[in-house]
Amino acid sequence: MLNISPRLEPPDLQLVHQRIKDTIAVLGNFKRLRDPERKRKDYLDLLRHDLANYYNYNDYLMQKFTDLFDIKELIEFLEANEVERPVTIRTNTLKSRRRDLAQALINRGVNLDPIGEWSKVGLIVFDSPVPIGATPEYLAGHYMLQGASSMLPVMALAAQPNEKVLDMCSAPGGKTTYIAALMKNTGMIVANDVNKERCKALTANIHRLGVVNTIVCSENGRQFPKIVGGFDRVLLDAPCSGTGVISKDASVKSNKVEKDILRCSHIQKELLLSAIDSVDARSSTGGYIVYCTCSIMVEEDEWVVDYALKRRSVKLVSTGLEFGREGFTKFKERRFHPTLKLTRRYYPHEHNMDGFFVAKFKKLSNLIPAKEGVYCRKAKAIIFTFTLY
Ligand SMILES: C[S@@+](CC[C@H](N)C(=O)[O-])C[C@H]1O[C@@H](n2cnc3c(N)ncnc32)[C@H](O)[C@@H]1O
Repeated sequence: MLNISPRLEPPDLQLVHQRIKDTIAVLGNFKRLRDPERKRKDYLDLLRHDLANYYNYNDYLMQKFTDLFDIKELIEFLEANEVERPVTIRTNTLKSRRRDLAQALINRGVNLDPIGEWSKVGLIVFDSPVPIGATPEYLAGHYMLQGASSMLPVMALAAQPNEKVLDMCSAPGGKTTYIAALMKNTGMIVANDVNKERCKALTANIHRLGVVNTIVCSENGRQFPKIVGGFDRVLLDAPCSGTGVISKDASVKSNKVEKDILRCSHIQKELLLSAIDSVDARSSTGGYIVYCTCSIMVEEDEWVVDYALKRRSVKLVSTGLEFGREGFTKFKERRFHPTLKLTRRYYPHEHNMDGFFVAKFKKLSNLIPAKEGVYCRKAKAIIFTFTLY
């Protein structure tokens, strides 16, 4: 039986709630319970409309989620979006060890546990008598407040000590500071974000966490290869519609429409080509690009990755992540490259973390294919001319 939480609701919503349950019951036993005058599509349309009403989504978004999930999973997803995700923190291994940090917080009365087998640095906070963003350990940079899903792309990037890494859309720096910790503060990270205001928070986090291998700059990521290139690895945590983080920002439910998703998709495609062009395919240790979003829309995920596969000399490789659902290789009328199954999708109702998408590319050549099989030019790159902060 599907579990739809009852809400404190005006009478018409009570009615909608009851009708949702009735419609689901009919769809579950269509032959016996249907009104002979009505088709399956009529019931599905009514259900979609009622769900949009009940959970406050616009019709466009509810249709998109209906395309992604069957009814049972759709309700689970909508319900998960009504509940906050657990508070999680990442130990900053530049300053502390998880065991020591956990003990220090336990001494302050914080109730916590390791986040899961998959992470050596994450902790999940069940409750705390002190504000977790203002403890002496926090202020001393021993940890970062960081959503579980936002640790995954950094693990997939797997930057090595002494490499040259670009974090193209980096503010406020949750991922940059994790990359720095994995690189043990060696090599060089260029942490870029087009938004200068957000760069202030990025710089503050870099200082608080004791990161010393990072240069902050504020450029449009689309122009990046013209400014500097030759990176061993690039992380592109792209701006997106936020359909994976509705529990944090409920405004997404009503204000994202088709043009917003397509606008995001367009920018993401441009940024991804730019991220690929910033990497040196001949890097002896790397040559990798990780693309991620906190959106679960196919247009912002598989579609963008498939676009890049057709336009650059790259292939998808395993993210190395232990869990997550395979990306789509086909979706409605769209067909994607079969290797899209190497990408990973994360959902709030399945993984109890923000909705997320992660793809990892290996760059095969610095030449840019003009058309299929014809290579034309190298990505222009080179001189450091950007503004430092
Ligand atoms: C998902 S957030 C990044 C979060 C960050 N990676 C972290 O883990 O803390 C996306 C960022 O992309 C930035 N952005 C948007 N368009 C950009 C562009 N054209 N070039 C560079 N950054 C851009 C936004 O300012 C925003 O900070």
